[in-house]
Amino acid sequence: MTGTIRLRPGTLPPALLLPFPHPGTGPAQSRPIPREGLVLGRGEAVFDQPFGDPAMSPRHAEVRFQGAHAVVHDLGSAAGTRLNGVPVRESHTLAEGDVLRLGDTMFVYTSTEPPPAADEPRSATEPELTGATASIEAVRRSIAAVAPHPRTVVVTGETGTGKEIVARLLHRHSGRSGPFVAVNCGGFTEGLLASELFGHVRGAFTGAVAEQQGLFRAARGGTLLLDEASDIPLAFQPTLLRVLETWQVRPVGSSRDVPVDVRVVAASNRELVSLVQQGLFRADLYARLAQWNIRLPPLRDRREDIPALSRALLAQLGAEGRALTPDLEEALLVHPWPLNVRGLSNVLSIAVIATPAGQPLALGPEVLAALEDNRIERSVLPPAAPPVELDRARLEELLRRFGGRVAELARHVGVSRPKLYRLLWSAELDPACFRRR
Ligand SMILES: Nc1ncnc2c1ncn2[C@@H]1O[C@H](COP(=O)(O)OP(=O)(O)OP(=O)(O)O)[C@@H](O)[C@H]1O
Repeated sequence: MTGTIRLRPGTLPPALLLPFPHPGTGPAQSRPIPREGLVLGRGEAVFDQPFGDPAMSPRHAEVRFQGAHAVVHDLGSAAGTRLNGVPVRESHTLAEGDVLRLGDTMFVYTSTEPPPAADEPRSATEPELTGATASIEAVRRSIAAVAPHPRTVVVTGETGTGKEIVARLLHRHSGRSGPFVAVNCGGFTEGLLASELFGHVRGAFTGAVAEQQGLFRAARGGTLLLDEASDIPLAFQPTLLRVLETWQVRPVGSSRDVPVDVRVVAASNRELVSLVQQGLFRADLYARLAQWNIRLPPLRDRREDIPALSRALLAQLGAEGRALTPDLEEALLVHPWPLNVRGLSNVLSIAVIATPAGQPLALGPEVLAALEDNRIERSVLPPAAPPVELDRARLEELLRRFGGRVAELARHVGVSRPKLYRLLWSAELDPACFRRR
């Protein structure tokens, strides 16, 4: 079953418990956690539907507040209560994004607003941004706001967070009739990138046996995605800046400029603004590219989207509606996902291959190995977010500006929501006091 439980607004940071939805269950529900606590168990009427989990004890565990913190307490259940994959002895404080397992039912403890009641209609042919957390909703709103405007957009986020999907959605909602063209800027020398983007005339260099129009012209009337924009060679950046200012390209070996009408989106795993600070990316090009910024949150900061993403990815893998064992659900929910949604997709595809047809997808040795592989990669990934200076005065100013909306503020400053909550608590600032009525 699905459901969310929220705190009464205005008292403490809002909190949700989100059970892992199973195929065929209804939309998510929400209700406040009362101050006096909430008992979760097979015999408790927490949502419209009962939990329907025989592994849950009638009164399994309780969540209640001690000061500013929610605390989970096992009520002597038969199967035990687990927090982030580890059994809870007596009681334990809950933190943002924590995963609780009561019997075979999973919950995510989070502070985002409840997801909308129903999923948006999906396109059969185009990739969609699956997810209902406030951070993904804000990304959708951001796409809808900027898509029709001829603005250059920078999309940042760790690898596999969906930057290319965002670029495709920007194109789809732009009303532009030309094509969507993507180029990975990594690994090109200055000269090769010029020829790739602007084209070349016949004989421009050894091997240029025929004229090439280049990707700017290929994307005419449409959208050009400059992927891995952080890898654009520094020496080439002034040339690209000139093109973005004049909307004219000069093919390599030609003396004539050709006008182009293209919407440019730049995507990067690394925060371009921090590269500018380190002198690794030109400030003038960054300013020209970042007429609008979209930041994608890492998957581990929106664990409550993992169930919906798993269902969407399974459908893409031809395993629509396939059930998961509780052990696999728990493993997917607690994993740190350094490769984000791409990593989740890989692990699910291994589970589909490794599990015999007709059985729920299980946490077998192949899946465990795939999860382990995913964990190791994290250490070799480039850092994503720049360090930020957030003292009390700055936090207060930002809370006022964002009307107490923590998810939006976190995105703006480029820190995770849990980290922002910790900063707010240590600065003794309550976002609820800044919400506009
Ligand atoms: N929110 C999402 N909903 C559904 N699928 C997603 C989502 N985010 C990512 N994916 C899937 O994960 C994979 C990686 O996504 P995408 O290529 O857009 O990531 P990226 O951020 O551009 O990665 P990279 O930086 O490595 O190029 C794709 O198969 C994509 O369909």
